[in-house]
Amino acid sequence: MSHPKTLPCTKPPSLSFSTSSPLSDFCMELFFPCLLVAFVSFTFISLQILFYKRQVTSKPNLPPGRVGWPIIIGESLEFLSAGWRGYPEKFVFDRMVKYSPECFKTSILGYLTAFLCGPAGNKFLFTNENKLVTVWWPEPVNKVFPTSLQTDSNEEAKKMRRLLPQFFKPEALQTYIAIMDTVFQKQFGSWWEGKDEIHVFSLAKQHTFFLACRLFLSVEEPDHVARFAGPFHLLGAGIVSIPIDFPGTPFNKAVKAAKVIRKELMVFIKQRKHDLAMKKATPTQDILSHMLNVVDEDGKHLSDLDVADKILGLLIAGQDTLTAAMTFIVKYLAELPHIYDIVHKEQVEIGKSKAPGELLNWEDIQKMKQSWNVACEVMRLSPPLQGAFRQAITDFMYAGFSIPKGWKWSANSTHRDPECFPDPEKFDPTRFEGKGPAPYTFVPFGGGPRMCPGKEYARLVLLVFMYNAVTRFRWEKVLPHEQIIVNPTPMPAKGLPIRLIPHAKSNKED
Ligand code: HEM
Repeated sequence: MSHPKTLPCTKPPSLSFSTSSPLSDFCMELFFPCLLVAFVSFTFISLQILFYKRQVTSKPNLPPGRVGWPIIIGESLEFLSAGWRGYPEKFVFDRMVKYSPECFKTSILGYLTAFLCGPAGNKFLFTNENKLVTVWWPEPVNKVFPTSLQTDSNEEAKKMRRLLPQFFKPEALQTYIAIMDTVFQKQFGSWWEGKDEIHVFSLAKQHTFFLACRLFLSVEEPDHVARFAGPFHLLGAGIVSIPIDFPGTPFNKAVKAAKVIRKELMVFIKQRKHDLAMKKATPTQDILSHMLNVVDEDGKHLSDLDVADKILGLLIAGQDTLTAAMTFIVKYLAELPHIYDIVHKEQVEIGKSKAPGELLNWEDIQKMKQSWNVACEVMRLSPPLQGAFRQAITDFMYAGFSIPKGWKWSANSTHRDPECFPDPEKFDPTRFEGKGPAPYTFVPFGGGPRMCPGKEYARLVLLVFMYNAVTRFRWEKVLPHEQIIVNPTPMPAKGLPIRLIPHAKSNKED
């Protein structure tokens, strides 16, 4: 707005004796914005009070705990900062001690939330799927996947879940092992070998993404993969951001990136359909072919857009989780040489049983028991996800407390609980020997009917990765005290630089 004093003076001189001073002009200019701010603040506070009364004080017998103020922020800062400091479980444990070991209430990330703790809490939630609770995804997830808007992300996930076993069934997964081995051999050859130092986190991202492009889409050309990688990175960063759709925000970039990838995928899908019709591609060669071939319960094929979104969903779900698991396996093996030796011994034995050039197969994977125990112990101490979201679909009672419909839940409170895992800070893969941990205590992949459908795929990727890493190298951390940040997946603050110590050539054989 132009200030009157800057305009040419068209008024009679007498008006210059007006009673308004520059100060009062200034005050008048500020008056309306202030009034607006006051009005918005008043409305916001009133709505908060109303909401608080309706959701919190009017409900009897809620679990103990604090919802913070304003509720929309609640205890989000405490929750997030525990993760930024590398101890996300501290938020839960402090409140379990202060309020109740079974259940407490809070408000995080804009939602009233009840944490149901311990194995009993996990059991309750995992066994009451679609009865009392249902899977729930934060708002950005719904917005980034437009086909999800036709129903909602939950419906889409259910549809996906009905189809997934066909892509991840054992016969299909078994054929992926040799491909995984081939891909890792190439990657280790060019990304690890000949280097003194590498940054594990960024390489793990690339290992995971290149492998997924190969197994989901049969895309191998580095240039081609790179066309997806840029927008995919933006998508990953924005899907867990605050959903403000304004140019330049991470969320806005994610929505745009999803469109770019979807467009690229649609070109692929068209080409693949053509290749399948011309018998230039096979119906089982990768997940894309499987998806194009599959029919739903009404005998209908998935639409092209659905296929594109489902591939995108799988790429997203597997990317940061596998990257974190891979990175932390390398981290713990660097820190614990005696654990490294166990894995190395097991993998070298498997290597020795192979003919020169023979790729890994299903039988080899079955022999990698100790390595998998190590990977599990890594995921116990540094779970790639801190929990799984659920929403109450009806009011219900838990441990004598009432949980209102609509409240959210998310937690993983058992992994470092001494009652579930004695001496919980100790890295001890033998916990997974024999019968392993008690039910509902070890839950890195969630549980119940919505347990991660990519679990078996993830197991294969991690084991083939471990084989290729330890049979080639030993390593040490460049930064012995590197900080860990959990946001929302765990990552080393400086990307985990390590010094590589290649084994003598003969070491792979003996
Ligand atoms: C170490 C790697 C992984 C970990 C720790 C992990 C963990 C999880 C967790 C905790 C959930 C939520 C489960 C629940 O709600 O109870 C989940 C869901 C899911 N994961 Fe994974 N995941 C991993 C890798 C993968 C991979 C590689 C894929 C795909 C190839 C995948 C696909 C999915 C999908 C589609 C869902 C949603 C399922 C639904 O809502 O029904 N995950 N994962």
